[in-house]
Amino acid sequence: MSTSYRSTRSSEQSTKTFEEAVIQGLATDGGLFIPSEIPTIDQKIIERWSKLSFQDLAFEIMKLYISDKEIPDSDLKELIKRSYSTFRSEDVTPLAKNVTGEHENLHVLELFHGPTYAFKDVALQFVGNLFEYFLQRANKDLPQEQRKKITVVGATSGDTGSAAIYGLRGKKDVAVFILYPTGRISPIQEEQMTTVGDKNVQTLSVKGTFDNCQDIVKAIFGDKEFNERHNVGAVNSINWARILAQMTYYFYAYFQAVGASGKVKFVVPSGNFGDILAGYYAKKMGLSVEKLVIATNENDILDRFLKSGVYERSDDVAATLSPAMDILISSNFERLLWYLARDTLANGNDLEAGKIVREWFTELKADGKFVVDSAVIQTALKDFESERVSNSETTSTIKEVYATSKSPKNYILDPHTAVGVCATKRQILKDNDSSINYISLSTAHPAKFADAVNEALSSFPEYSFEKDVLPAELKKLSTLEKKIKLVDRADIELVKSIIDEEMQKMGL
Ligand SMILES: Cc1ncc(COP(=O)(O)O)c(C=O)c1O
Ligand SMILES: N[C@@H](CCOP(=O)(O)O)C(=O)O
Repeated sequence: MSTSYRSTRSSEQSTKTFEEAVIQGLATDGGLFIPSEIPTIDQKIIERWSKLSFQDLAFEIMKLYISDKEIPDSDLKELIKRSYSTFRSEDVTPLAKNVTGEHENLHVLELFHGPTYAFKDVALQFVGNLFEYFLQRANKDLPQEQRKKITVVGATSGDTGSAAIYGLRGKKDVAVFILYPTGRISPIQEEQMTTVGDKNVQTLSVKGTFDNCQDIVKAIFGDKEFNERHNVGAVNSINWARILAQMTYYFYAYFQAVGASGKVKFVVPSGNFGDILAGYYAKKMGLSVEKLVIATNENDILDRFLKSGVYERSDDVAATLSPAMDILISSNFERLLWYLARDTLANGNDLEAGKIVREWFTELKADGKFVVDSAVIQTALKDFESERVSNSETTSTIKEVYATSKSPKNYILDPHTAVGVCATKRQILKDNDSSINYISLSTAHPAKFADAVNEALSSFPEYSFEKDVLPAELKKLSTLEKKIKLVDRADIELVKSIIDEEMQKMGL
C-alpha cells in the first residue's frame, strides 16, 4: 500500500495524505503529487482481480492508495458505486473487439459512455463525488460562515471542462471556473459547458491557446494569497485522484482482452499525458503490459522528446482535427520525468530525483527547453513507444474503419480515437507478431467532433451525422441558452479579477 504523497519537485522527506494531495491539487513548490511508493501486486492477485466487475476492481485498486482511516472501505465502495451509476454501459468501459474488421488482435476500449461522452468522465464523476465527500465531512455541524469551500479552477481543450462541470454542478460549497481557448474547441463541447444553468458554474472563454489557459491555472495555484482566499482546487490531471481513477480501465480492459495473462500493448491518444500515465502506474504495479504507445497528433512534443531527449517549449501549437490534444506542454509528463530521473541519474534516491526535476523545470522556464541524458530516454523506452499521426492520416483512418468494420458495421471513430487507431495499425505492421493484443483507447464519442467526422465520411452516400452519430441528448444542447464570459487577454490578473467578481455573484 502507498497512502502518502510527495511532490515531484521536493527534495525533502515530508509527505501529504491522500485527502491533502487531492484537495490541494498542486504542491506549493509547483510540483505534482505522486505516491511515496507504487504498490505492487502478484499474479495471484491478478488472477483474482481478473474476475471482478469494474466497480469492484476500482475499489481494490483505490484501496492500495487510500488509507481506510481516511476513507473507510464502506464509504469508498459507495463513492465508486455512485460515480459509475451515471454511465450508459453496464461494463462502464466496454472493450469492442476486432472492430476494424482488419485485425483480430486490435481492440477498441470505449471510454466515452459517461455523461459527457469522453474518457474524462471515468475520473471526474469520481473526483466530483470525492470533493463533495471531503467537504461534507469537514463542514458537518459547522454554521454557514465557517464552512470550508473549494473554488475549482481548471483549463480545458474541450473535454475536461464539461466532464468537470457535470461532476460538480450543483454541489454545495463548490464553485467551478473553467478556462478554454476561444474558437479552439468544437461547437458541441462549447455547448456542453456553457448550457449548464447551475449557479456554481462559470466558463471563461480565453483569447489564446490551451497552453495559455493551463499556464494561468498553474499560476493561480502558485498565488498564495489568492489560493488561501479562495481555497483553489484542481480538476485537471495535475490532481492525483484523476490518475488514480483512470488506472481501473487499464486492468479491466487487459482482463477483457486476454484474461489474467497475455501479451498486450496499449495505444493512447495523448496530449496532457494524464491518460497514459495511469497505464504506466498499472504497468509498474504489476500488470504485464508489453508497451504503452503514445499516439500524438501534429503537436508532437512527446514523440520528439522520446526520439531526441529534448523537451522544448513552443507557442506554435497547430490547430488539428483532434483539438483536445492540441497541447505542447504536457503537465503530467513531469510525473514520468520524476520516475525516470530517480531510476537513472538519482540512483534510486527520491530526494535527489526531486532536485533533478526542479532543475529541469527551472531550465524550461528560463531557456524554453531542457535536454536529458540518453540513459533517461533508454529507461523511458523500456515502457513507452511513440507515434505521430497527421491530419490526413486521421481522416483516412476514420474513413477506412467505417468502410471495413463488420461487427458492428460502419463503426465511427472520433478523430482522437482515430489518431490512436492509426498508430495501432502502424504498430501491428512493425511488430508483425500476432500473439500481441493491441488495445487502442477510444477517448471520445464521434458526435463531439462533427467537422472532422463529416470531412471523413460525407462521401459515403448512406452516411448521416444526425442519424448515425448524434445522440438525442447532445442534439438538444443547441436549443439551450448559453452562459459565456469572454476574456480578451490570456492574463492571470484579468482572470483572477473575473473570478473574484463572479464569486460575489454566486454568493460563495
Ligand atoms: C478526446 C481526448 N483524447 C485524448 C486526450 C489526451 O489525453 P491526455 O491529455 O490525458 O493525454 C484528450 C484530452 O486530454 C481528449 O479530450
Ligand atoms: N484534453 C484535455 C486537456 C486538459 O487535460 P487534463 O487531462 O489535464 O485535464 C481537455 O479536454 O480539456
